[in-house]
Amino acid sequence: MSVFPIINLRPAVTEFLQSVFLNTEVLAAVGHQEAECRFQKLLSCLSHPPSYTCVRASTHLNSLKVVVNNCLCMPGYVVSPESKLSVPSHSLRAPDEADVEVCDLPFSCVLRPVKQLSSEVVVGAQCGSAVLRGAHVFAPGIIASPKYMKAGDVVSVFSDLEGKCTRGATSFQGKKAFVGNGVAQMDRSAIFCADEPAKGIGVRMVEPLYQSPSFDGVLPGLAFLQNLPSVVVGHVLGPRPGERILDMCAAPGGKTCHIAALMEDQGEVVALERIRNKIDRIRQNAQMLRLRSIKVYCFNSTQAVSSDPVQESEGPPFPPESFDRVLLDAPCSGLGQRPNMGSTWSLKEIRSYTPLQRKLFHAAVRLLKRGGVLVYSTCTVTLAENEELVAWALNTFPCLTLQPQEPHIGAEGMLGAGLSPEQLRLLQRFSPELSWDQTGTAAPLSCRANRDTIGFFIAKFLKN
Ligand SMILES: C[S@@+](CC[C@H](N)C(=O)[O-])C[C@H]1O[C@@H](n2cnc3c(N)ncnc32)[C@H](O)[C@@H]1O
Repeated sequence: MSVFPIINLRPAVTEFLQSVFLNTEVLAAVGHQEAECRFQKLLSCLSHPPSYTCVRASTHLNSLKVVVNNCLCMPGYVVSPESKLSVPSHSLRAPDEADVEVCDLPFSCVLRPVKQLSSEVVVGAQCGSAVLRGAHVFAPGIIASPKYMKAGDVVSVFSDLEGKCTRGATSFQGKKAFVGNGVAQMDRSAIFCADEPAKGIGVRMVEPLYQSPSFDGVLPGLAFLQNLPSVVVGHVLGPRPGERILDMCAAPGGKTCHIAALMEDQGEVVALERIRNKIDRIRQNAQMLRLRSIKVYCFNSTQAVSSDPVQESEGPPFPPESFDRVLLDAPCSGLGQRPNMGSTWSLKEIRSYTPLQRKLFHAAVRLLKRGGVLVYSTCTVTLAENEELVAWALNTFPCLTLQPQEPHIGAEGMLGAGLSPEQLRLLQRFSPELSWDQTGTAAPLSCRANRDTIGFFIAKFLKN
């Protein structure tokens, strides 16, 4: 059900995305009306959160049964019998095929009726999207509040969709979306008139419009909050115990930890991340999940290939052909992320990722051993960062061939990059717009949870 207006993007970005979704190959295949309909659905579904919350069971520490039972007993969350039933069908197999390795418990993100109040706090679109994912409002996200707001006041929170509200305003009549009610934790003066910028929770959400289960700090060591396509990436990479794996863009380390867990913590997972203050998060996650095979380095992965082909060192740069498998979960324009009520990014910023992705890809291919597997993934929906990158890679590196993916629960690749039907079938694109607004569908919950995801893309290559 649509509650919010479509995602608010700059006109040039909307036009660009429209040209992607209505490209000549798509038009020839499905016609103008269907292509336009899919594009409009994309814009709608991006501003809404997925209806299901996915957690990955930490089966290297506990049996799946223990994890599932603990999850189902989480206080405050009622998991319907239907969800319980969906666990086996929603599961993926371990490399040895003996047991279920990971399960996704589709905790629903429930839309509920919440009455709007006369006291309004306005927050930025990014902050509004975080509230829809279960966060409180942090003080820096507040743009406007009632003139006499005091700590303890009950207020309605609105997201400023176009970034037009003036900081410090006492009211706002522009385009805004209601995201729920909360209790102010500080006076207005502490937010806008203090010497130091305000920190901490500004509004504690008590009645969010979407109630989503919070797994932050809950069930550590048992369940790891990770969206479904990201869980699929680890399995598609298919790491085995004893291998040496490179995760080129690792923070916050969700996929790094999954890879190490799939390897039963035997072997080596090298995690590189360019931004220093994100490194601790990878280490914390590895520690929480008791994974010792992960080695974390702050490093620019475009420079991760050593110019000295024989020099062996523990950390980067590495000699060519150092790794059995490489994951390139690339920095991207992030246009598949949900919920996203609005973005002020320019078209130039959106387009700036492709050159970086190609540079990283060059390094990935060089660092991979012959016979090794390279998985490329993004959380965006553009052709340039997905199917066109694949077409470029196949032209640039004749040693690479596309491989089938297991599991393959998303759609195939999108038309428009000149790839053949066989090549498109080997790609995996999670396209929530294809099933958006199919309310009242009779499909089992596990199928709906598989489709109602963020927008995501996965390609798997073998280096011959
Ligand atoms: C999509 S996120 C990775 C998410 C991560 N794989 C996970 O599952 O938790 C991309 C990451 O790549 C990092 N990054 C961007 N450019 C990089 C580079 N040149 N070298 C290494 N890391 C880079 C970003 O800082 C960001 O943390």
